Amino acid sequence: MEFSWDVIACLGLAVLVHVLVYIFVMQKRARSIDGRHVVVTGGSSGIGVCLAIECVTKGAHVTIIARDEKKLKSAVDRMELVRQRPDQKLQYRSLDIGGDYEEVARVLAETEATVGPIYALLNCAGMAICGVFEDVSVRDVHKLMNVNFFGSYNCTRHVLSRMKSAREGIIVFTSSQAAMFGIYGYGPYAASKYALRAMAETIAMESREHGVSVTLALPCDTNTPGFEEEEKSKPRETKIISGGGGLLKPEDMAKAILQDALKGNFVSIVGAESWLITMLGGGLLPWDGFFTNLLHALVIGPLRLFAYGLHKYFNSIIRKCAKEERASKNGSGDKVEAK
Ligand SMILES: NC(=O)C1=CN([C@@H]2O[C@H](COP(=O)(O)OP(=O)(O)OC[C@H]3O[C@@H](n4cnc5c(N)ncnc54)[C@H](OP(=O)(O)O)[C@@H]3O)[C@@H](O)[C@H]2O)C=CC1
Ligand SMILES: CCCCCCCCCCCCCCCC(=O)[C@@H](N)CO
Repeated sequence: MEFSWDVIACLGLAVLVHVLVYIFVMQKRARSIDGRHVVVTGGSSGIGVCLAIECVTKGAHVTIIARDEKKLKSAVDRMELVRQRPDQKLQYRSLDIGGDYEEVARVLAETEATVGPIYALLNCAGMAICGVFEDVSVRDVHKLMNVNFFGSYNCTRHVLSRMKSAREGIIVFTSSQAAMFGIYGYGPYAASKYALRAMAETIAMESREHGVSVTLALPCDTNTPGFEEEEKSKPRETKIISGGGGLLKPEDMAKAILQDALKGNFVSIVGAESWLITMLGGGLLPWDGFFTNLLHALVIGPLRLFAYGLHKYFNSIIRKCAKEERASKNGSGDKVEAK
């Protein structure tokens, strides 16, 4: 058979036209939250407060939930600055979402009585405690699971059945890039974020038929008060590996999360590094868009080879840190060369 550049050019052109049509015409329409009740857990700080502010600018009635009243009050003050209408209800509730389910349900029901049924639940409250497996206390592991997993579970448990019977609703789970592959120093934290990913995938499959969409946010390191706090106890290995994913601004991550949630996209990520890690780690994620999936199919083979190199690189970081640790214990303090 003769090799024909014409055929290749035609095929190339056809693919290009399809991609352009997809980008400009077939984009999903974002739903409106104007006048709807949106609840943002963890809405007093970091990504959560940015999410709350975004929702206010879109005309929603916004309830933020966290524990510390002082932080909640100042977050509502920031939300007031972007208020769109005098009748928009902006309020906070102080609540430990990882505590007793009955209490969480009671507070959410009470906000619904005053503001209206919850149209969107943005689960953003969470925390990180880092350290190699045996260095994280049993108590801290329970704390991580309570806030990160049970917190989102409790709130979702309260809203989901009503959303399903209303045949509308939006639920966001804030997981992490650390739920895409195991990373040194993130053990129990990652377990809590993998749990969220598992729950989000399941609920998405169960709820689509009932008009409820689920979005799984997978941020990499994001510059927030929570991030500053976790940096204090983070092993050096974790800092270096995690740092390879870049550092996002909370405003950018929040904008992306809300946009994906309103469009009903399952995955919400920002940045090329996160895209790469999610491609590799999320083989069976219900990723939206035929062309995203086609692209995934085309690049996954070569990427797997890249991942092999990536793990070699991660291991070299860990080896180097261990060597330096040993050297400083030996009292020399100097960096040792490999023998
Ligand atoms: N920043 C990052 O690098 C990344 C963050 N994430 C995730 O994104 C989410 C937001 O993170 P970030 O903005 O950095 O976090 P911040 O620490 O800045 O904010 C966390 C928020 O959650 C609230 N919160 C914590 N525990 C509870 C609780 N038990 N009940 C109710 N509210 C609670 C906090 O308020 P209060 O303490 O007063 O209760 C605060 O409002 C988290 O789930 C985090 O795990 C994921 C990947 C990377
Ligand atoms: C050329 C491409 C190179 C790609 C390198 C990829 C490096 C791995 C990125 C892993 C990022 C994990 C972030 C977890 C953040 C998180 O959850 C914590 N901040 C806790 O809050």
